[in-house]
Amino acid sequence: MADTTTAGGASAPSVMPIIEARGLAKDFVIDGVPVTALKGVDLAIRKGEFISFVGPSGCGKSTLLNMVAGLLPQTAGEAFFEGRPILEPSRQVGFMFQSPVLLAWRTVEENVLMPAEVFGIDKNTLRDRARSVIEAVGLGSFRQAYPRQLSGGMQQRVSLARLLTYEPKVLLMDEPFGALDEFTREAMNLELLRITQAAGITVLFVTHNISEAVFMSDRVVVMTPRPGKVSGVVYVDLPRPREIAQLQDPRFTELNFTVRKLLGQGHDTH
Ligand SMILES: Nc1ncnc2c1ncn2[C@@H]1O[C@H](COP(=O)(O)OP(=O)(O)OP(=O)(O)O)[C@@H](O)[C@H]1O
Repeated sequence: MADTTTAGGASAPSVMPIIEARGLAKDFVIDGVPVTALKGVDLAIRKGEFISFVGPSGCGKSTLLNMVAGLLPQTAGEAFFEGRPILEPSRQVGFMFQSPVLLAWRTVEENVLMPAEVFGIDKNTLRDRARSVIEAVGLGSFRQAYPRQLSGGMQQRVSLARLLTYEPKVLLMDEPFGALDEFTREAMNLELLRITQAAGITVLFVTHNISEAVFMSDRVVVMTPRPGKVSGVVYVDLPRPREIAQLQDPRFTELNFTVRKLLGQGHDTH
């Protein structure tokens, strides 16, 4: 079997990484007791890469994403976007949560245009782009619908359209389709790949699902139980564009097993 794993940090690419973490760490204080959520994470992610993070519950995946989003200050180390320290949220780094977070009293189009108000952009300059993105995520005929008239999967499409309208370079996705049924989730994943690969968007994707991580990614970062560290990185050498038929590829099964083994090793050591 080809060597697909590296221990420790995700190795540095030759060009400047779009996202980089150096010794990133986070301690919380819970009931007066310090808890180390994340410890010494090193990462270097290239533009256009699709990276998944898998690890046991509580290993700090969301914490890591929140720090990269500029939503949470780190305790030690540093995170960089295009070589500059990340100090606050930026329009270029979009964050997608597990639940859609839509305003019930606004239409799909108005929800998609809502961040314009926050960014101080004239909505009318974005309306055409918003409409074409809404079309691209398959909601062309629901532009004037309200969230309550949409299914969970459709609401997540609205969230995705809302992010894509502002042309982010990086998407941070924390189990974005975790609440959806398997069939819808698979369709959403394929659509996400199609859209982000075509636009060259870099994706950092948190999931609990090993085969989803392998199917989507260029690299799967496996984390140890808390305090979360990188226990290994699996390189996914399946050709792109990814297709459902690849789920039957023996190489796909092999890579799933490699990730599973790394996860198991993490458990053994703690
Ligand atoms: N705001 C917070 N205040 C205090 N502790 C926190 C906070 N956010 C996270 N933690 C703690 O940090 C650790 C990591 O949490 P985090 O949500 O990042 O893990 P996770 O890997 O995303 O978990 P899951 O897979 O269950 O979503 C946990 O022990 C959690 O209790």
